[in-house]
Amino acid sequence: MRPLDPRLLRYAAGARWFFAAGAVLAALQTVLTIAFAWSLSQAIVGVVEGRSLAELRTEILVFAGTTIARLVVTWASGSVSIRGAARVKSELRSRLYRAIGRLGPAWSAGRSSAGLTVLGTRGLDALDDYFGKYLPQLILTVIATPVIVAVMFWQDVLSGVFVVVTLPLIPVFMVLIGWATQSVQRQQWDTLSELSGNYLDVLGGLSTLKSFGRAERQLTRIRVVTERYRVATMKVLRTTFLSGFALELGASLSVALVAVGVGMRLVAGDIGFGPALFVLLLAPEAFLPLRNVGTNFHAAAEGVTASEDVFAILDEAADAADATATAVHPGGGPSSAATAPAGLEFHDVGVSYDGTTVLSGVSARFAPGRVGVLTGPSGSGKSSLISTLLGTVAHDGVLTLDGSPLPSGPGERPWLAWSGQRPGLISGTVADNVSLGEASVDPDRLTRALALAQLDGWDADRECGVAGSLLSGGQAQRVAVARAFYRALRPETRVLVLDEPSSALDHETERRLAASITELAAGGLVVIVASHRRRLRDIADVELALTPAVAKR
Ligand SMILES: Nc1ncnc2c1ncn2[C@@H]1O[C@H](COP(=O)(O)OP(=O)(O)OP(=O)(O)O)[C@@H](O)[C@H]1O
Repeated sequence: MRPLDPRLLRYAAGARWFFAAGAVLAALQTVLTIAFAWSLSQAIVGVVEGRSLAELRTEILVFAGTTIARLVVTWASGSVSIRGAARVKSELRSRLYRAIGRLGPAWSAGRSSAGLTVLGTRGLDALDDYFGKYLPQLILTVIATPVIVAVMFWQDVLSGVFVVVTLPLIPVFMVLIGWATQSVQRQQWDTLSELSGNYLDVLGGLSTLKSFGRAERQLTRIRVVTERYRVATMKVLRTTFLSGFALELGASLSVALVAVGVGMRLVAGDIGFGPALFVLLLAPEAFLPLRNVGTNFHAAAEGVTASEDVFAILDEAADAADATATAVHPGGGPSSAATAPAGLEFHDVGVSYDGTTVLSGVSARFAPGRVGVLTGPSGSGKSSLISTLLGTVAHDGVLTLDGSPLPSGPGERPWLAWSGQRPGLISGTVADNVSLGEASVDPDRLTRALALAQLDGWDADRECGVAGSLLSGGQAQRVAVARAFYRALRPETRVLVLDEPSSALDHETERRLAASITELAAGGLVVIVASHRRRLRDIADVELALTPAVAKR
């Protein structure tokens, strides 16, 4: 773990504010520490020399003032840390979620959703200790330690030399401890991610496991990973305690060496009582911030490990955005926008998954106001062709809308409305599901979309349950289709794509849905429906038949 990852400053503006405020407070703290040690040593020397309280008024006032000011600065520093952590966490969290959105469903399909959830929640929460305990001490080390050591040199060169010689022992200990910690901390974090992934899998498949009488077996799997997590956590704790002990011992011995040296020279009369006491009071303060950096290193490590994973995702999203920006050439493409016929065109489109080609050389045009139907046996690539429109798969060839090339990566597609083979419902009402992604519900559009999806008369406040668990298969499918219709009814939508919209419907409902699709197309939309069903093929103005691996018009 690096003491400070520069990406933190790049990705979280809150961190810059935190460092600026932390540096001011650390400078104040340094001045107050020196003033405190000076006033205390002068007051004690004065008492020993038999001066009256009235004569020592300045020293006592400075001592009282610095004590109160140190309390205030400590409070302010705590407050800055908490606010800094909250700001940075919130910034990183929103950047993380935006990056996941930008990377798109194809990217997240290859990741454990539980792992991503733990990263965005508990992982980033662990940054509290990084900001609350570790970074303030790191800033203080950079600012206070050199100043205090310089003051010690000025007061007593030999004590200064002692500190300069022994101080590097602490960073050496820390580097050694850092090496030992890095792998155990990573192991603990990886096991936690695996545990959450396993747990989610088991919960998701619990009803299936129960019906096959296999639920109990999963207990063993969870137990094994939990045990691995316990062992990894105990390893981290052992390293934490041992390294804390080593650092305390190193720092205490170093201060003791300074004290013994000063004491012997005081007895021999080589140093005055005043400077000796001042140097003795300052010595622990020179070591303290560095020692605290070491002991808080472990508390901070989990947050830092998690933030490294967050930065990796943010970097990946930035690279993907660059790639998309270079891949899109507005106005270029196979046919220029001025001369191109209106509509959606696929030019020599191909899709491969891990080197296996599932589509190649697909060229077709879908005109506005017409219904295009994609047909072909299961696995022939209908959904894959639709995914090229959604930007969720990499593809060869070019897609154009009214002659302008469409972006191929993830990103916003205001011109597109889509419903997939799986309803993908969220926990909430019918209105929440249908208007998903929009800040407010347009009641007229909602009523029209529900009617077109054969849900007329439905209460928009009806609860759908988790993943549509309170609805029948056909009802959930119609809510998902209503979502696409709701979006298709916006003026900016140009293309409506429905992947198997009627697979769970009875014949009569399917017939009425087919009429709705024709009605929407008549409004000027490009409509593409992937379906095996005869009733939907019957409404096709154009049919694109795909065959496995090789596609043809
Ligand atoms: N993410 C993926 N990774 C690897 N292979 C995939 C992926 N998605 C689809 N495939 C493969 O691509 C081929 C085409 O799948 P696709 O889902 O596009 O077919 P389809 O025509 O829509 O099928 P269906 O009618 O059953 O929905 C299949 O052989 C499938 O196994």
